[in-house]
This record gives sequence, C-alpha cells and structure tokens, in this order.
Amino acid sequence: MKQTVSSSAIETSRALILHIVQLMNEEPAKIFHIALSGGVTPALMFDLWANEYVDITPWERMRFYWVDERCVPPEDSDSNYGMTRNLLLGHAPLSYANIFRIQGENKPADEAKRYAALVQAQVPNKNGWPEFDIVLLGVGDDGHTSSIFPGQEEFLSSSEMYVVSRNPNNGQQRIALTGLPILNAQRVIFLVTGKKKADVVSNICHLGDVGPAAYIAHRARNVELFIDEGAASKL
Ligand SMILES: O=C1O[C@H](COP(=O)(O)O)[C@@H](O)[C@H](O)[C@H]1O
Repeated sequence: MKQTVSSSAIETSRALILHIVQLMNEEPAKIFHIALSGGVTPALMFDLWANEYVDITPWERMRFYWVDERCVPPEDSDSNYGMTRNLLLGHAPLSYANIFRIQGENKPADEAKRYAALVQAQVPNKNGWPEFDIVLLGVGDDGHTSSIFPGQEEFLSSSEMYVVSRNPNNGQQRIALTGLPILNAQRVIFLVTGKKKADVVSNICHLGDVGPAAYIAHRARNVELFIDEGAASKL
C-alpha cells in the first residue's frame, strides 16, 4: 500500500488533487471514470479543487459516479451528492451529462438496482464488474468504508454491485458499492485525515482485516493512502 503523508489536511487534499490531475495527464486521450465518496473528509478537498485547481483539471474527460449515498434527497445536508455539487461540481465547467448521481430520494432497493444498471452501461467492464479508473474511499472511525459498516461484511463479497445498507449508529439507510467492484477498480485511493482517524489508520496498516476498510486496503490493486500527520500519528 503506497502512502503519501502530508503535513495537514489541506496539504493532503492538494496532493491528492494534483495526483489525480497527473494520472489524467499521463493518459491524455482517456476518459476517466471516477467513483467519489462523501462524508466530511473530502469536503475540504472538493472546496480546494473548486478554488485552486479548476483551470488545470481536464473536466471534459471526467465521468463522476458515487461509491455510496445516504437515502435522502440532494438538498438534505446529509447528501453526499449534494455536498459535492455545492462545493465542487457546481463550480467546474462540467456537463451534467457526465455526472451520474445515486438518487437518494428514490426507494432504496429500486435505486440500488437502477444505479447498478446505469454503472454497468457507462463504465467499461472487466471480469464481469465495472472497472472504475479511480475509486476514492474514506474511512470511518469504526473502520467502515463505502457504506459497508463493521458487521456488514457480507457486502464485501456480495454478487450485487450496489446494495442497501444501514448506518448502525442512527439507522439511516444507505446505498453502497460492494466489495468486488471496488476490488476490480484500476486504482483505489483512500483519503483519511485528522487525529481521530489515527487508530483506524494504524489498524489498517499493521493489523489484519479488522474492518471493511482494512479488508479492501489489503486486497485492492494499486491501493494508495493519502493521509495527514494527524491520521499518520500512530504509524
Ligand atoms: O458515511 C460515510 O462515511 C465515510 C467516511 O466519512 P468521514 O465523514 O469520516 O470522512 C465516507 O467515506 C462515506 O462516503 C460516507 O457516506
């Protein structure tokens, strides 16, 4: 697992944005299918991207999808898509035809199926699964990733691409990309910042499969961990 450690969450976010732009510059004719995560951590990165890196980003070659979504409408402050639209996508010269959101306002089981069919139709296929160019993941303090929480490990080997999961802390339903399509991605990048995440980062790096994030980190191809000094403080 390749680690990039920067001094602060801001510098970690900047390093990851530049890394993505560089990967795209290395393959100038390629369309990049990118699955984004939500939550608190990438908000800073999205804000910086919109404010500092709009001009150097090849937006026309990017296709955006979501790793997971909370089952709420886009206007809800919990919406992963809503947060990304407000901070980043709404400020970039992007065609909305290239943004494929999970419709959190729909009936969850139907939406998981609809979205899986959409991804199947848009993203190149390998081994029977979509092959995203980049899957950007976060990690919860409890070791969850996507919206696969500890205790929901069956979703790591599910035969469905997207499933309905539930946040055990508040009962909120989620739609989550499962383990096998995540492992099928060209590149899996974890963005983890803050001292609160130091234990979970240390567990991922030093222990076995202690949670869904660790399971993915130990098996995906081209796994990269972008962390700040706080998250790296127990390594
Ligand atoms: O609920 C979620 O949690 C994880 C981690 O989020 P963070 O708030 O701790 O940064 C995130 O990756 C996922 O997309 C999100 O829905």
